[in-house]
Amino acid sequence: MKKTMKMNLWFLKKLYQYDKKRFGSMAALILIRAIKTLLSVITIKVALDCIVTYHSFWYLAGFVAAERIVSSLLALIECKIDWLDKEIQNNTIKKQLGAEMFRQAEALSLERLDHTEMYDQYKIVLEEIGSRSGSFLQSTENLLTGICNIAVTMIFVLTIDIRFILIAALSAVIGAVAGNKIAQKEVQKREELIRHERKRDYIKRIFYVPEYNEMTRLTNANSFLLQKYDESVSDIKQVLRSHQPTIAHWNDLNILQIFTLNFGLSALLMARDIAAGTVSASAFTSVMFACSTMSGSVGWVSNELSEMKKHALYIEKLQDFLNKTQEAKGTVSVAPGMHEITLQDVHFHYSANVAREVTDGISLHIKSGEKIALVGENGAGKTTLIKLIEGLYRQTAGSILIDKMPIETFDGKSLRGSIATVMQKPVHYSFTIAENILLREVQNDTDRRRVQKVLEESGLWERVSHLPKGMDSVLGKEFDEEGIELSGGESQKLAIARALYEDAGVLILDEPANSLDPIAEAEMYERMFAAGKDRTLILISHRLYSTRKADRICYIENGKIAEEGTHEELMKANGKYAAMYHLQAGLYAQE
Ligand SMILES: Nc1ncnc2c1ncn2[C@@H]1O[C@H](COP(=O)(O)OP(=O)(O)OP(=O)(O)O)[C@@H](O)[C@H]1O
Repeated sequence: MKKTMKMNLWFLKKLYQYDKKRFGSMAALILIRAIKTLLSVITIKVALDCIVTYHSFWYLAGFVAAERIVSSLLALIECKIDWLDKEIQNNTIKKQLGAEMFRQAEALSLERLDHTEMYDQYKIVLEEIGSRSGSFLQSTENLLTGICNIAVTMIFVLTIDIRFILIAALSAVIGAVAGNKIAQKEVQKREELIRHERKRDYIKRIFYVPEYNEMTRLTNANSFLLQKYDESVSDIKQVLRSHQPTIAHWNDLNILQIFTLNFGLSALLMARDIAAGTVSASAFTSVMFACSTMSGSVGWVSNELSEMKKHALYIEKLQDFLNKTQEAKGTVSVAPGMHEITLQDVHFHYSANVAREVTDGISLHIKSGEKIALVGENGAGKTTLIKLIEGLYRQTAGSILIDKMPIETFDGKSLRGSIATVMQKPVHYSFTIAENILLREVQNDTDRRRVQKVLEESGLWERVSHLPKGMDSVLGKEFDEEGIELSGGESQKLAIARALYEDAGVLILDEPANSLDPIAEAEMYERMFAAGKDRTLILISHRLYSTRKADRICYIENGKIAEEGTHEELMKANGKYAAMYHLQAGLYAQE
């Protein structure tokens, strides 16, 4: 209970900082509803008193008219706050909370997000808490409204008979116990469901994401996927079956006790008093009405208490997520221009596989403006080395220096801004081509000229300039009927254009020719070496013919640099590089 309170108060404080006005609205709504409840109970009593004691018609009419005017005014204000202000304020809060969560997610290392448990937490936090801020505030509002209604009706009943207060209090305690049990079960259920739901949603996604869509048809994977979908749905049903009956039983018990205790017992006591002539008909009716209002409020409060407990468990996850220690952040900005990169005995293993050193003591000095190629077999650790240089992962031992300064001292944003990367599998957004390059909206003609320039350099301008909407064409058909689909090679060229636009001092190309035909590949390397003229260039490629031009080539094997030198030196050494080169040359010759 203490923990629930602590979590809920922590969240309330956080939301209060996001938008104080929402709390003003809440207070106004609670007050209006309490006044309305009090008015309705008093009106019944006054009306019945008038009938019984034969007060004048005008007295009653005046009272009812005044009550109706006040109630109508209150209802109008309530409506405006409830249906307009609240929605807007909830959205402000949601936006701010979402922004804080995204900032935190961004600040956490990729390494931490690589774990399934962390993914589950991340999903709960992003999906649930985002929408939960609204429902949490609603629960708080309902809870406080319920408590105020109970207080108001209690004060009214107290003026007539104290016994009903005791009955209501007993009912509230039982309601709180039931609510607590329901909340515990609900949260347990949710936690067990999350993994199965994630799997089900993943399979659903496979059915509609275009890249998968084509592959599943081609490989006839539909029945296999449907089987997996059925499995996850069965798992979900299994979890529901194991928790739902207990939840339903506690719920039934709660409803039953509210009606028998709070309403039934009070009615019995009142009936006895009427028979004994110790209570008036008007007191009976108004107390019964007050008790019924109180019953409703007790039910409401116990429901909301259980909701608050559920909220608290999610809030705990959010707090845990937001409190996760962020990577120690550097503050130094990387200077503009080309950079030298030094790796000193760099070791690294992914935490998912501690036993395997993916980078096993690599030392390498890349001079400012040098063009270097990393080659080697699949899984040798080339991409991982790049990720370390980009600061996406932290080396487990050794050091990485950029311009002689440890990588950790640099501000992450500035570091990534000075290294432009074309990834092995480029990812684009369903926005326009220009926006995909600028990563913001086009603002003026200078933007357009710069976009055109990098599209020309990457070799995609020819295609883009012939599109009806040119660089304003949207990628994909998800949001635009006329959206365009890029081929694999075109998609890679777009990624290259984006990297060139960044104008960073270091350009990293991780197999940029993956989807290009041989002619396009040769052209692309020409362009890249030209574009990289004023940049430090790191190139990963399996096609050794293309990387011959590099100033230096490192042959990586099992996380170590096995051979290093120019193409000519390595060929002369006649080692593994030379063997691989001859093998590829032979294959090309055969073709
Ligand atoms: N996020 C990750 N978590 C755990 N292991 C990983 C992760 N990413 C890569 N690995 C493993 O690290 C090893 C090196 O992968 P890396 O992608 O660096 O190789 P590579 O030399 O670039 O291979 P390729 O030429 O096939 O692209 C592989 O065995 C891979 O399975």
